[in-house]
Formats: sequence, C-alpha cells, structure tokens
Amino acid sequence: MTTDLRDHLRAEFRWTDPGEGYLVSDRSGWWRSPAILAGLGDGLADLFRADRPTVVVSPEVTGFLVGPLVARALGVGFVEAYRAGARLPIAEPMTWAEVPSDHRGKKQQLGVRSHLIAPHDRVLVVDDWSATGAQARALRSLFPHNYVGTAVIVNECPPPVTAELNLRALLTAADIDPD
Ligand SMILES: O=P(O)(O)OC[C@H]1O[C@H](OP(=O)(O)OP(=O)(O)O)[C@H](O)[C@@H]1O
Repeated sequence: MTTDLRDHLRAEFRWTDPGEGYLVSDRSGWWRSPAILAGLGDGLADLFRADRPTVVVSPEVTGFLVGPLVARALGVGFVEAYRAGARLPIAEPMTWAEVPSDHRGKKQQLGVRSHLIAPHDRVLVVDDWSATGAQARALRSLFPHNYVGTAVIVNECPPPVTAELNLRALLTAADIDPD
C-alpha cells in the first residue's frame, strides 16, 4: 500500500513556475486525490506506529489538514500549533517557541495551548513538508521530554538534521526533483 501511496504522491505533485526565477510547490493535487486522502493517514502513521505516539501536533496551516488524518489513523488526538500573528490572539494560555529561521528565512513563533500536552504524552509532530527542519525543531523545544519524532510527506533536510529530529518521510527531494 505504501508503494502505491508513494506513486500517487509523486504523480499528483507539481512544480509551478510563477515566472520569477524560482519554482513553487503545488501540493493541492494531493488533497484532491481520493486515493491519497484515503491512504495518507495510515501511510504517515505507519512510519511511527511502533513508537506508540499518544498525540499528534501540527503547525498551521497545511499541518491542520494532514495532522488529523494521522491522529485518526493512530487512534489518538490532535493539537494545533499556531503561528503568532496569523490570526486574532488565542484566549487560552499558550506556550510559544521561536522558529529561528524557516525555509524562507523568516522568523516566526509557534504556540500550543499549554494544557493540551500532559507530562506522560508521547508527541508525534506531523507536517506535509520539512525543508530546513525549523518547524519540527521549534515544536520539539516545546516538549523536549515528550517528543517522539516528526512524520512528513516530503523530507528535504540533510541527513544530520533528519537524524537529530528523528524525521521520517514518504518521499525525499529526489522523488519530486523538477529536472
Ligand atoms: O522545515 P521548515 O523549513 O520549517 O519548512 C517546512 C514548512 O514549510 C511549509 O509551510 P509553509 O510556510 O509553506 O506554510 P503552509 O503550512 O501554509 O503550507 C510546510 O508546510 C512546513 O510547515
């Protein structure tokens, strides 16, 4: 099944050329595909099932789409990690982490509602993509003793970052190479 899922992910991914000297990823075909949507939760969950996560945490906004699929596949709950300044302030107490510099070189803050992660929780971070590992590293810093690893669809991080963050992925950069 995972081989099928990987094939579908490769087939439905596009690079878009906005004409400004760089390509941008178009991941919308993944969500539009019934086969991918049906298989993605289990596909990503299987990367960490043996580690027995008890909760999934994902950064907005695409993580809010992928994370719940994985949580459902694992039979656990889901916690949103919000980007500071992206919306009206959240009323409940939050714990914030600095995101030193993401793949666009922009500083950000990611926060979760403080009461949602318990001391015994085993936290799996889920996202669609890891470019530099900045989101995963920031989230790990919020619960360093609870962090199990990060599951993503595409991992572009170099091996030392992949190992440091225990990143596991369905595709590598080579799978979606535009050349
Ligand atoms: O490994 P990093 O360097 O942290 O980069 C990975 C992040 O980049 C993308 O988010 P993007 O900023 O494109 O926002 P999106 O969630 O709105 O797609 C992706 O969804 C990850 O959250």
